[in-house]
Amino acid sequence: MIAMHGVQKHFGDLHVLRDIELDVPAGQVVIVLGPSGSGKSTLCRTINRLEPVDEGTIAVDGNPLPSEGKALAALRADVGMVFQSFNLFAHKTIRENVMLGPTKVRKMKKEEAEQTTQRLLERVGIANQADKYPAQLSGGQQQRVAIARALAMNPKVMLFDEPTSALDPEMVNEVLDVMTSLAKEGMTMVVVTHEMGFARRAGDRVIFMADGQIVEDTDPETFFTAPKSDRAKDFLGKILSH
Ligand SMILES: Nc1ncnc2c1ncn2[C@@H]1O[C@H](COP(=O)(O)OP(=O)(O)OP(=O)(O)O)[C@@H](O)[C@H]1O
Repeated sequence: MIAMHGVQKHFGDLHVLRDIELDVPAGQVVIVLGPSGSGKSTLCRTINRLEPVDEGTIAVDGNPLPSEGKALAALRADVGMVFQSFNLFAHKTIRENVMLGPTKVRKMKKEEAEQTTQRLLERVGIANQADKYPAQLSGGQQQRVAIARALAMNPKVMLFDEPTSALDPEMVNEVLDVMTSLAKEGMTMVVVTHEMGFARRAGDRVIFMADGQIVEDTDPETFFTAPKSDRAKDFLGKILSH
């Protein structure tokens, strides 16, 4: 579903992605771990061309990444993304935020768009807040709306970049529960997270990055119980002692 080959990316002198090779089959949940600055966000952002790459190829569902125009818009619709900050439109209601994809991008008729929106709001447990504005919702609720809005584009892949990092601890699980159910339903997901319990429970695969490279690529159980590299051991030692 996602195929990255020989991907290189620099920010000035900083070599932020080094020769990335990553094939993600449909339905797989890939957890991306690594120390701060190792390139996790950049990796995620290159998958839907929020960041252009210097070298290499990236394809989603067999389609090579276009660089601009309508083809890029179509590909972005295939790849939903949820960020640490919720990025909802403040002056639109929750329902209007979610309905943008069905009406503007998928060009559905009003009734069908409304039904799709309602179904997604119910799916993330937020239908009873549909006529409120984002600022009237808690962070956890807003992030669930952001997930519904991304799903409203009917994506083939969902990218999550630290989706719970900005949330109060008591709201983290309500967002992780939605992500867990998506994973169980077979969505292809790439998730940058510091939530190790979720990584272990919901991940099919762990990619550990350091200095822009994929240093380990294994299943969660192996990664958490028997990491191979010193970098991964050091990372786990620090994160699990918190
Ligand atoms: N737009 C940019 N311009 C210049 N440097 C950047 C830019 N975006 C990221 N970087 C740098 O690239 C490196 C990798 O950043 P990235 O955000 O991908 O790391 P990360 O592993 O996601 O880190 P964190 O866990 O702290 O979010 C960092 O050194 C960062 O400062």
